[in-house]
Amino acid sequence: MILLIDAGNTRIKWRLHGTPTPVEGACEHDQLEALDAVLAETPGIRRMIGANVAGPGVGGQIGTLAAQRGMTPEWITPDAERCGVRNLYRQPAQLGADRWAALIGARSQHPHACLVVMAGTATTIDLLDAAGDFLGGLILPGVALMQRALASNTAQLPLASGQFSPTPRSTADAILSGCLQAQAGAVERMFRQIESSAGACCLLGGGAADAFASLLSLPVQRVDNLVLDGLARIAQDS
Ligand SMILES: Nc1ncnc2c1ncn2[C@@H]1O[C@H](COP(=O)(O)OP(=O)(O)OP(=O)(O)O)[C@@H](O)[C@H]1O
Ligand SMILES: CC(C)(CO)[C@@H](O)C(=O)NCCC(=O)O
Ligand SMILES: [K+]
Repeated sequence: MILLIDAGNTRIKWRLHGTPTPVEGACEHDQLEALDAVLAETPGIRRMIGANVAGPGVGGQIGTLAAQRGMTPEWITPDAERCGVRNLYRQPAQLGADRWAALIGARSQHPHACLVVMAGTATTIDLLDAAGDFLGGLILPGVALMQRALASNTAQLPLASGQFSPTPRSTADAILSGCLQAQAGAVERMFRQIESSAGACCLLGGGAADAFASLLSLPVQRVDNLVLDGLARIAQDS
């Protein structure tokens, strides 16, 4: 059994890989006892493989929990090529480990061109061509971060919960609709670069995905957690 870990900027997600029924969970950075409980209750874990973009503090805390059970987490680092994906970032190691794992997860379930979108704390929109080349991608503030940026840098814009509208007629609706349209617009614009490729589709995941999925006019496949899928694929080969 392998414990796969996606340590993001807001939450840590995990999945036990190799169990008859999948076990998944998530916690905030300051609630790592939930992950510790998984380690305590699952004696059959022989490896821990993770993607950490939350910094060395979080990585170190998970390492400490692992060490108490005699384990060391293996944190993946993006390389130039792995599991059929070629990383065309100018400095391959600069790419976020979560993006790299998600691209590998995407490639292993969709052998055509695809746009890999993860809508979390940040939103990333990554281009994968039919040959498995990661051509490049975008980093945007996530939906919640966009809303917070407006609230904290203006006098008249509150942090309020609006509704999406194509023609917003209140401040709260205008803010939320603006943030969702920005995300959807960026996705649609990036998709144009691969839309003529056979079988091209957008794989969309992350906590904010459902907030703008319905705005997208392109072939979309909702995915649960491509980062964890990719980590499972990486574990097979290493
Ligand atoms: N019910 C909801 N409606 C709309 N958006 C939501 C909802 N719940 C979460 N979100 C959005 O999801 C984002 C968090 O997504 P997710 O849970 O995938 O990421 P995360 O795990 O917090 O991110 P990271 O992987 O970067 O730590 C928030 O920034 C917020 O925009
Ligand atoms: C963009 C995020 C924050 C998304 O989680 C993460 O992948 C990250 O910190 N990336 C490093 C920078 C980069 O991917 O170019
Ligand atoms: K940062």
